[in-house]
Amino acid sequence: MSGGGRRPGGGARLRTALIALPLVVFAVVGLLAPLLAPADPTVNDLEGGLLPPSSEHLLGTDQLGRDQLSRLLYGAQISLSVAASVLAVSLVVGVLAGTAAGYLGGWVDRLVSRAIDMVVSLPGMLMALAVIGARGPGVENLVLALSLWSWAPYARIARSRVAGMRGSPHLDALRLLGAGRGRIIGRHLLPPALAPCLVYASTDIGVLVLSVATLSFLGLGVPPPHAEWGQMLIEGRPFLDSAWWLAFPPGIAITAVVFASNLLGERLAAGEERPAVLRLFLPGRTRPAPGPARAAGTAKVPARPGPGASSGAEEQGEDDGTVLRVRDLSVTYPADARPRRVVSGMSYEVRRGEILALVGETGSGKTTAALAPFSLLDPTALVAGSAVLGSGASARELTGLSPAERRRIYGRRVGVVFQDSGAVLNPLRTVGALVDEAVRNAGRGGRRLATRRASEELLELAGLPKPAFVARQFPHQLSGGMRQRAQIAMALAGEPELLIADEPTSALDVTVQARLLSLLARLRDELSMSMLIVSHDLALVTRLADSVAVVYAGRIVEYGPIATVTSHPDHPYTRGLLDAVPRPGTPPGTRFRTMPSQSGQALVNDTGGCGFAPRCPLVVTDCTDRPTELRTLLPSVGHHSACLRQPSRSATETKE
Ligand SMILES: Nc1ncnc2c1ncn2[C@@H]1O[C@H](COP(=O)(O)OP(=O)(O)OP(=O)(O)O)[C@@H](O)[C@H]1O
Repeated sequence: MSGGGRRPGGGARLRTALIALPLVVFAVVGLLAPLLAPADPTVNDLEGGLLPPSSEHLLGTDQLGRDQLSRLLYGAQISLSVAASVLAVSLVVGVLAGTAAGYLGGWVDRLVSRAIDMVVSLPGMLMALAVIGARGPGVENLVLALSLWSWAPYARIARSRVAGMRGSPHLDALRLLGAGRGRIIGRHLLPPALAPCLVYASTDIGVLVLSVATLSFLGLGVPPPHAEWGQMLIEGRPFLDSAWWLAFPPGIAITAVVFASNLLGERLAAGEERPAVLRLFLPGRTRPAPGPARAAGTAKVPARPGPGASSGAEEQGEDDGTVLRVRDLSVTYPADARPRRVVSGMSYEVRRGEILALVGETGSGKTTAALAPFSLLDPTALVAGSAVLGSGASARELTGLSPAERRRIYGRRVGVVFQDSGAVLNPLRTVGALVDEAVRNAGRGGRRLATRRASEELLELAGLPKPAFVARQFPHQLSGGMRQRAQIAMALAGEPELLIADEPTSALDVTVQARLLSLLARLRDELSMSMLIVSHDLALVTRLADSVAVVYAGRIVEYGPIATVTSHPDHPYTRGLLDAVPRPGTPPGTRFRTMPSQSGQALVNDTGGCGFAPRCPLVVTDCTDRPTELRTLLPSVGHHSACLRQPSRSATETKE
């Protein structure tokens, strides 16, 4: 496990506390003003007017004989409570509007952004003057006038924070865990949006105290006889030479609060105390009773008819053991010149208890092919084809489902594990809170303790030692391997039939990789779970997968049982992948070969020829002229290849 996160040391905390001291002191004395003030700040005593500071009146009296210390204390109450009310309104309105705009996009975003632009382009004080001019002075109108312009910066900060997170893997993972919009916004977007807003608020409080004082100074704020610092300043101005104790104390109070707020804001913005601020917005609570753990079972992978082939059971709507059946999947991204087709006519299927690996070089389209059926691509992607989850009575076509229908399926029937666990796990929540949420999304949540017990069982199932301890850790406090296990625990919460793992081990070192592969194999065996693994490493998936689909430039070029494909590779691209990496049994001194030219990022070759032809050592004219389709090499095991040359023909039972 990696070391804990950086926490501010005692010295840094002390400096922050000292900086915030004037704010805290005035907030406390303002709250306690009725107890601390020696006199009523509004009661006149004309005989005792303009008395200098003495033991009876520590800050003297004003021209109406009112005790200045009492007025200063009540003034703190009024100034800070007006500023706090404006802050509260601005934070709530700004953060909600900004978060909704950032997450929902489209017309909501345009509307909120125009409103923000309009408000920030107008001078705030003029707007406040206009509102108070129309409605008259008073505390409520002051709060309204100041809130009308001070919400906009919060909305802008929240919007940009949330818009930056909208496409992040941890939101994709949550959607696949069945989390609804409300939960995603409330639990995962509001806290990170709120944190920078709070930092901004620490500076803003000084601005607001100054604005309240300015408006009162102009006679437009808190009306007399209330004691307010700006009001005290204007009343003391004519006596600056003769009675300094009238204007100086409120002036010093305003200056101290404004300085403290600015310095505190700078300090928080520099990140000195950020974790402490964020910790205010951590974990969550409750709901319905937990379900039983899935019964363990032993997986058996049935023989496959092959990609694109239709089983009789499928046609008759019977359960033929297929967990995911994808047919003729194509994905196109719009582009300026012409649309980019990145996946073309792919068909694959995953049987109960089977692990199918989609393997290919970077950019070949394997992730797109795995995530497209689950609507996890960029919203601009145009997806065609069919993807059916389950078979028989439980079969559901995934394309065209509404978000609500998708949530019902994804939280429970499909789990997902992404490569970058650092990006997937919300850094603001403990591992336990994240798994709790997955348990609740899966409909297995109960009272808080019961949910946490279910989460700890899942963490243990995912091979994490001391699950209760791990549950209290934040993602950054775990090693990469432990984070992947935590992701797996979350994915298992819904006892899914199918686990999708996108490069689950690529960011890990080899020993951790090996342990995770054993974990996945154990889960497949114990839970009869099917898996769709995306990887660029054919040698690695050989240790885990039952079947493999080799993907090149958006098409499957070879498909079949992993043992057959790796022992008798047919397609020159598969051979190239195997020749490029060491495999068990490779004799010492063997030279590994690399494939010439660029990786398989080429777009789908729409002319119908083989996309690998420009790099292929066996290329003939037909390869670029004739359409390449998967042909069956070994029907008994379902070995298919798209190579026209079929170099392994002599070694296999060939059938076209
Ligand atoms: N939002 C997008 N807009 C346009 N093209 C995209 C988009 N997302 C992916 N692509 C393109 O689709 C192709 C396939 O990408 P994909 O991520 O599926 O590849 P991959 O084989 O999984 O690679 P990697 O292992 O690097 O993730 C790539 O050429 C990529 O540039």
